[in-house]
Amino acid sequence: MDRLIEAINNVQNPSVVGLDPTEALVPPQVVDSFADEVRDSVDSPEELPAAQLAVAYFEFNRTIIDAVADIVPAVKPQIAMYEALGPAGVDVYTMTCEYAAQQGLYVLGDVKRGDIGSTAAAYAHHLNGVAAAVEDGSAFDPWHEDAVTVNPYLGTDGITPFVQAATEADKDIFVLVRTSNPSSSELQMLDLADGKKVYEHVADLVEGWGAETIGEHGYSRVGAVVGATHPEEGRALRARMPHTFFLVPGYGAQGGTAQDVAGMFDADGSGALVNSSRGIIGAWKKSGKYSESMSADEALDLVAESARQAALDMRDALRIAVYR
Ligand SMILES: O=c1ccn([C@@H]2O[C@H](COP(=O)(O)O)[C@@H](O)[C@H]2O)c(=O)[nH]1
Repeated sequence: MDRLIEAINNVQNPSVVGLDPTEALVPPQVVDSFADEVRDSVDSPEELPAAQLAVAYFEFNRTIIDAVADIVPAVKPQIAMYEALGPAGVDVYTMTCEYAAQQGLYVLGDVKRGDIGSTAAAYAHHLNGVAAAVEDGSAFDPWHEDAVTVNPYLGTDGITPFVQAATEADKDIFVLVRTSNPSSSELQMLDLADGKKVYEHVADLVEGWGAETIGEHGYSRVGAVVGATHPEEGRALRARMPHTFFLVPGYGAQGGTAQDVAGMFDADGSGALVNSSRGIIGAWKKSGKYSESMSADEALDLVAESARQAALDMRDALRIAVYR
């Protein structure tokens, strides 16, 4: 986590922009502008809509990355949005990660993997790449992620391969502990026989999984996902997990505020990274400046201007609440 913490410190901004494009979040004239270019590149007409959306997503993402790269430390592409388009979408996911990394951003792949040990080891190649037959022995890294999210439901053998791969590649993982969604309590708030809640037990496991990997800033490679929509539990988890860095989704579109997440930071104003996806990439829709008559370039300019303003507003709100 040292690289992430230093990136946050450099811009004095503990927030991450979620790159979760959907058809509804990309201005239609941007999608339309790729029709001719894509028509010539597909093998069959059925591939056209997904291929066209995929190139539009990349242009949209690049616009947002360029607009925020100097004010945020990280981006979090959500792989589901890209997988929805098939192989063309997955290509755009990796291209987005690579482009963001080239701009100096920490790239957190929200892939939420988890499986039995042998399969987890295959998923963990998101982090340590594919062994390449090159003389220096370095791995080919097709994903360009600095960290991935992981589901802990399968227990220790589903997590260990990710910790090993992260250690090997100097990368990180974030394990789901207390998720932001409305139904999360159905499982996570259940009482265990020893008096703990399920999510508290997972929290204790996460501290243990990271114990051998604590960096210079006192946090391990094994982070936790803690929803902004659970301020009380987030505050308690901060005390319970002193060596675990938090990824905090749920800000903005899901209702979480800067005040809600303040207790998830440590006494030095570190220890957490707050995500907003729709609140930033969809800010152009709420700007009141959009018109269907805009050209694709004008619409992308509005996307950039609105995303930057939303990211600045989030940064400033977090600075007031956290760095007091
Ligand atoms: O508990 C969780 C875990 C992950 N997420 C992901 O974060 C973003 C949130 O998007 P918004 O548009 O800012 O609501 C999305 O990719 C989720 O899959 C989460 O929300 N909660």
